[in-house]
Formats: sequence, structure tokens, C-alpha cells
Amino acid sequence: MKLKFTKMHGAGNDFVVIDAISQQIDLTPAQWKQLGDRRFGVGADQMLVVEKPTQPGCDFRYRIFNSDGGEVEQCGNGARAFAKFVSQKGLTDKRSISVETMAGIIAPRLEDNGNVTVDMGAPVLEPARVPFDADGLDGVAEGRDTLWPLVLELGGDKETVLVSVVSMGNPHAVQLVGDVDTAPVELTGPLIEHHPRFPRRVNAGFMQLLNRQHIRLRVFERGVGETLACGTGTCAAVVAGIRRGLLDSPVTVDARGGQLAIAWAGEGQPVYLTGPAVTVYEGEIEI
Ligand SMILES: N[C@@H](CCC[C@H](N)C(=O)O)C(=O)O
Repeated sequence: MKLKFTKMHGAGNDFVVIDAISQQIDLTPAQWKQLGDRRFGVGADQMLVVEKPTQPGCDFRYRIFNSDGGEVEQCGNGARAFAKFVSQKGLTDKRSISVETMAGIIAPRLEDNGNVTVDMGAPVLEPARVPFDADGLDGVAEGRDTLWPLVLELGGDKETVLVSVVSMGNPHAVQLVGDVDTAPVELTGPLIEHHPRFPRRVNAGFMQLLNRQHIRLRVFERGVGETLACGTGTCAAVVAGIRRGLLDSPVTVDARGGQLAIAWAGEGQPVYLTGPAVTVYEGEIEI
């Protein structure tokens, strides 16, 4: 089948965005993987699908596929691209929309300066709901957060890293590092992603504090590998930093692909993610 798509990015986290309202789409995981492949397909970190809503009060349904072909619950940078896409394509004339995802309803709003702010909903902080299996583990209390020890097998050696676990609809494990440039993201990222304590795998965040309102962040994403930015990872890192007593809202986050901003008023409150969303080109692929 021929599929029309738009290539977009949000701070370098790149997407193939597909209008499934005007096109009939029923792809297998292998086809999603091919679309995301940078040699055999278009190439992207995630494929984003725009559908009609199934829930009353929502404007659209938003589906997300990682480049490994797996469907996932949430994508923050993608939510900004999604909002720009439906506006640019004339699928809505609203500047604030309500979008149904596998992880609940989110609300992106187009800003006058071209950025998009997304109400990502409240973070989930109970380990079992992340999901993280904390059975028999001793956590270390810090502020209102608990740091969990993860034992990683590195060759013949074992290394323990302390992580905060947060769900933004999708699971995140965030650790503090002295310098993101020298952090072992490629080495330990895959081990954290597949750690048996995370039954649905996990996105691994590496956060460096610059001051109480400014961090640097790298994320090794589940189902993708390291990306140039991760919106939900950014939300999770700031939530973890605020709960640990290390950060104050609002927080500026430097990712390798650009800058994002997070505001969070605390437990039970939604996390607001602000940043760019850019259209790169339009295309058509035979799949
Ligand atoms: N890039 C994303 C997150 C996409 C999903 C993630 N890889 C997962 O598997 O949970 C973002 O901007 O949030």
C-alpha cells in the first residue's frame, strides 16, 4: 500500500506522522519497524498515528509506535508534533485540543511563538504502577522520593545504580550523573531498559544538575536507543528532581537536540511540557 506521511521532529526526537483519518492503515509490527528504519524505510524514532477519537469530549486519538515496531503508551515530544500536524493539515482550527492516548487524555496547546505546551497529566509514582517490581528491595529515601538500587551486570562485574521510578503513562528510570557527556548511556542504557525489575522494560534517563532550575538530560529510550530528546523522559526527570528536593519548578532542560521547559506544581498535579515542533518534509512510501 502507498502511505502519505509527514516527517517532523521535536528537539531532534524525530517522527513519521500519518493521517489515519483520510488513509486506511493496518500495519503489522514488522511494517512499523520498516517505516522507522533509517535504511529500509523513512527512518524515525517514533511513528505517530492520527485517528478519530473513540471517547466523548476528545478531538483525536493518538497512537505511538517505537522504531522497533512496538506500540507504546505515551510520547511527549510527539504530542507537540501531533498538535502542529492536525493544525497544519486543517484537521482542526482549535489551538487547544484534547487527545486520547493509551495512557489517558493529554491536552496540547499551540503557543503564539510557535512552541507547543502539553498538559501531560499527573505522573504516576507508585512503583507497582510504573510498573517496577520493588519486592524485597530496600529503597533509599531522599526528600519525598525513593531511590531504588538496580544491579547491572557489566561483563564479569556488577554495578549498582540508584534510580527514581516514574511513569508519565510510559515507564522511566532516572539517575543523577555528574556529567551527561561522560555518562555511560550506551553501555548501561540497554541493561536498564531490559532490567528484570521492569516487566514492560523502561526508558533510562541520565540527569545532570546545573542549578535548581536547569538540568542537562540524555535518555536511552525503550524500543529505540538514545534519542536527541525525550519529552516524557524530561517530565520524569524533573518530577524526580523536584521530589528529591533538588529542583524547583519551572525547569529548563537541555537535551542534545534542543531545549524543553517543564512546569510541575507537585503531587497529583499535571506536568506541563513546552518545546518546539517542526515539519521537515512530506512524502509517500510504498509499504
Ligand atoms: N520520545 C518519546 C517517548 C517515546 C516512547 C518511549 N520510547 C517508550 O517506549 O516509552 C517522548 O518524547 O516522550
